[in-house]
Amino acid sequence: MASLADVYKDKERTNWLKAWLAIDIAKSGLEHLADNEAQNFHRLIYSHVGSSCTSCTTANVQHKKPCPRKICDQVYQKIINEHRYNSLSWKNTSAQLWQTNYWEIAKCYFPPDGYAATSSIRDTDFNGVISFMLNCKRFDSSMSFPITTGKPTTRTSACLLYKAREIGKAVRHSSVMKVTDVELLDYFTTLSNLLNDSCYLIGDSDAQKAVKELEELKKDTLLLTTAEMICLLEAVDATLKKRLKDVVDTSLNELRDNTALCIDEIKDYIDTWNQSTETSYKKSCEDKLPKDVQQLDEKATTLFYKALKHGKEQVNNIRLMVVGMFGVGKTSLVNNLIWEFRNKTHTKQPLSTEGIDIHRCKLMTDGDWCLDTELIRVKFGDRIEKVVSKNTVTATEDHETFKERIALHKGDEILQHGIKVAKRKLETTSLDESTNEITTSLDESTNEITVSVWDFAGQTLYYSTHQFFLNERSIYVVVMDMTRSLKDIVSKSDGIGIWCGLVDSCTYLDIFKFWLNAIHMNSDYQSGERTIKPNVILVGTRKDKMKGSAEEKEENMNLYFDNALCSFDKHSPIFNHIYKNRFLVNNLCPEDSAFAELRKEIISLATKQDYWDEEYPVRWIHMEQTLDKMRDKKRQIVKMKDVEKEDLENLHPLGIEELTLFLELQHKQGNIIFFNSGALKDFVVLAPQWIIEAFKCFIPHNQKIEATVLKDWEEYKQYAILKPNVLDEVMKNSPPYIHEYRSAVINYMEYLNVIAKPLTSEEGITGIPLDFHIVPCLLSRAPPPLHIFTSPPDKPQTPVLAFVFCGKFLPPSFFHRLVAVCIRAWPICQERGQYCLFNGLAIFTLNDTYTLRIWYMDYIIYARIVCCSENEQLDNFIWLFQEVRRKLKKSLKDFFYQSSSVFEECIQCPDMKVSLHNEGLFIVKKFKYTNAIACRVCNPHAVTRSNAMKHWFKEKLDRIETDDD
Ligand SMILES: Nc1nc2c(ncn2[C@@H]2O[C@H](COP(=O)(O)OP(=O)(O)OP(=O)(O)O)[C@@H](O)[C@H]2O)c(=O)[nH]1
Repeated sequence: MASLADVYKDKERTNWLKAWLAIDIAKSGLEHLADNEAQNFHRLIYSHVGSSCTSCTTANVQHKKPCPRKICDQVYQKIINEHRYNSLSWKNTSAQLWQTNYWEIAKCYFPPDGYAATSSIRDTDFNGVISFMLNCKRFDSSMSFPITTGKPTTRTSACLLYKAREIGKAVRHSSVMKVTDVELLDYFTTLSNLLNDSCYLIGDSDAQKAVKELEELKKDTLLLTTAEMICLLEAVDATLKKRLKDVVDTSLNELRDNTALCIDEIKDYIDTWNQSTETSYKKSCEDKLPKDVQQLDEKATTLFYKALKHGKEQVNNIRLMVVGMFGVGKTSLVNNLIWEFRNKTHTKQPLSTEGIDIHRCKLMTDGDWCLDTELIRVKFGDRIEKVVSKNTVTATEDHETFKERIALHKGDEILQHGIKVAKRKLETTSLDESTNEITTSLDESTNEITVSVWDFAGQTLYYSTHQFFLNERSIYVVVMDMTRSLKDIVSKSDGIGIWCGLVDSCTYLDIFKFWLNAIHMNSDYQSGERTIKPNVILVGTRKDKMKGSAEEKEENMNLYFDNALCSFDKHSPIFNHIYKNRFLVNNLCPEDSAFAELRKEIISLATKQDYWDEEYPVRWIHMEQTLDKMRDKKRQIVKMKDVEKEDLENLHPLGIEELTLFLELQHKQGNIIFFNSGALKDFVVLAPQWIIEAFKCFIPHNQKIEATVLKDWEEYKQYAILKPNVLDEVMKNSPPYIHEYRSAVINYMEYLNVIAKPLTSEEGITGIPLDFHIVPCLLSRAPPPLHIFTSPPDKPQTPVLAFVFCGKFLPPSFFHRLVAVCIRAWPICQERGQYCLFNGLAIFTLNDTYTLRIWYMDYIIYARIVCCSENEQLDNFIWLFQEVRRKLKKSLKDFFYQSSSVFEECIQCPDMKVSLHNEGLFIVKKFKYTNAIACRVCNPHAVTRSNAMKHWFKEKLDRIETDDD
């Protein structure tokens, strides 16, 4: 709210501003009467002339050109008949609009010109309105005094309408822009008297509201909203601008500057106010602002806050990830946790899990979990009911519109249920007998906690896709079979080669470490900014097969896990993830109390996580429900267009921007897969299994292959070359929900770097994508003696660049994905007509003489650039080395959804003749503080900063040396 007194310092100027406002107020008081009369007059005219004509122009009518339908001349005559002085304002009106807009007829009574563009009373100024009333005789019966524009004489006083028009003129055309106190008082009196006229206006609510406002303005108690103030000042400013065009007047100039300044100040004030309320609102939400949202850009967070303002709610969904080796008993454990599966009221596939099975569960009051599908009605009904009861939905809407929109959703059972419950609650203070049924069902789910149980397939074949779904918003149950020794080798039949890369034997301990490392790596705790809260529960199965008493079994289970954990480094951050309580179960005994205890611990652990109680916009409930409904119809992937259509069906559509944000957050939280880029933004993957299914199609198993394709199929199995006819075969053998989305499948696989099209390398056409793909995770050919590739003798070559992964953990899929990135970036090197792509090593052609070699072992990815021409000077291509390094580093970073780095960049001793795995590696960062570091592997010598960095890190080296100077 703002006061007029704040605008100008000069009292008479303030009076002038007040007079200006008084005129506006008076106009608003006359609007109802004038507008009504204009409508009545129009109706009357057309009730006499009958039909209509929109073809005659004002000029035609004015020059008495006969109307072809004999309409307009009659209307014209009627207008003239009602004019007090017969001097109509033809310039302002358009005869063609007379029939459709009554205000066009009213405009005939306005001043001679200046009103052609106005089309209603709202955009007509005081002078226009008052002239209409003065000139049109139809107002005679609305006023208690004779209407005359005559000046007052000794015998007659001036008519109030005339006096009011004179005030308007005096104020708007004042050359000094000042009004004395006496004049102002007189203005108030005249305008109030007019608005209080006993004939009609005294009983008109608009007129009386204006009288009240004039009184407040007079007493200086009228407060304007900032919007009103701006409106007033802008009108003043526009008038001043117009006036300044005609006369150069310094005092006017000054006044205009002052007005403009004042407008700016008010706008600034509004901005600051808005910002401060926004900031304080943001502050009030910040505590509960989901971390995923905090990481978004300014625009997205603002959108999120806006959505929150329409109502928010705490979302407490536990993602429970059950992981472990094939056949350890994960599915059996999940079955024992969920009521329906335990009690066999729901058929569950007894087969080995393929990909991931996800079960959405609801927490019952007794602590048990039951499938959410049966309670979905209650779940959403309850949540919407809460919102409707709190009135947050209706707050921003007019009640009638809200009702209409609800009616549109008659078929929405869940919404109608929620509204019905809400209505009853609103209508009755205490719930009577008839609501028992509802309250009972609501009671069952009073707790808002939901659990999504993810049962991961244990077969290593799937491991390279599982990583997409691991995130820190999960509680993990890592399951180990207590009858298998940690040292036992995992059987090859599990497709172990695919994940092991260069490692040819894999133990149960390796699998255990793989999962814990993967959990840690995908938890964004690497940067060490936040403390890790335990989120992993260790569970041992086959208790019944263990020897000894119950205590001994328990003791052995603890020993087993202690041994497994001891294989990590002493200071490994992995330990912080592990929950102190472990569980030993016999899955064949569903009534074992261990399952209830495990459920309890899972909930308790989840409630301690940072993401617990985070708040989300309530209007996202419906969208969440929409996705669930689509899932329930067994739809695994949907077109974005369909999601948008469904959104529009919702009571509170999110709109495309908010919908995209909603989907991006759902993706971050692992509930769906949605990439807001390229062709992929046209799809939403509702069931993560779909991606795994799509991936699985590319893994050769016992498919039946057409004889015509057999040769290429063999080439695919041996060299991972996926020709179009093999791709057709892969698609043909896939289920309908995969091959019907063929192009989406290919797009996703390319985006996730599972497949990549190689580039041409022939002279003149280098760098054009070929028409087939390579599937790096299928590369099984062992490289011939590794050192020949990594350290070719007598060739100019860069030192070896190494990306050493933290926690000594690198899933092989990372290397495969990096190979895919390189395949897209540079042509693959060929030797005797064969691609130089092996299991764990790949060579690319950078230009005529340089090749890039990348390979990996354990947790280190290596890269080296080699020149085939012996006399070449490496120095000429330093820029190329920088470019390659940046590309490799960026790609590896992009494989994680987290901000912090999970690897360290190192340089291997440049003097090392043959590159040795994990030997002579120097962390590049260390050269920032020292000029040389001793190499303890080669003959004792020092590796200088310059030698270590001049190839791969030239830019960094230059910066450090400049700083040193
Ligand atoms: N004796 C005994 N058998 C068990 C136990 N847990 C699981 N099994 C059996 O082990 C076999 C495999 O169990 P699943 O639950 O399918 O194993 P999984 O880990 O889900 O297997 P994948 O889904 O293929 O990774 C089944 O025949 C189970 O009955 C247990 O605690 N004791």
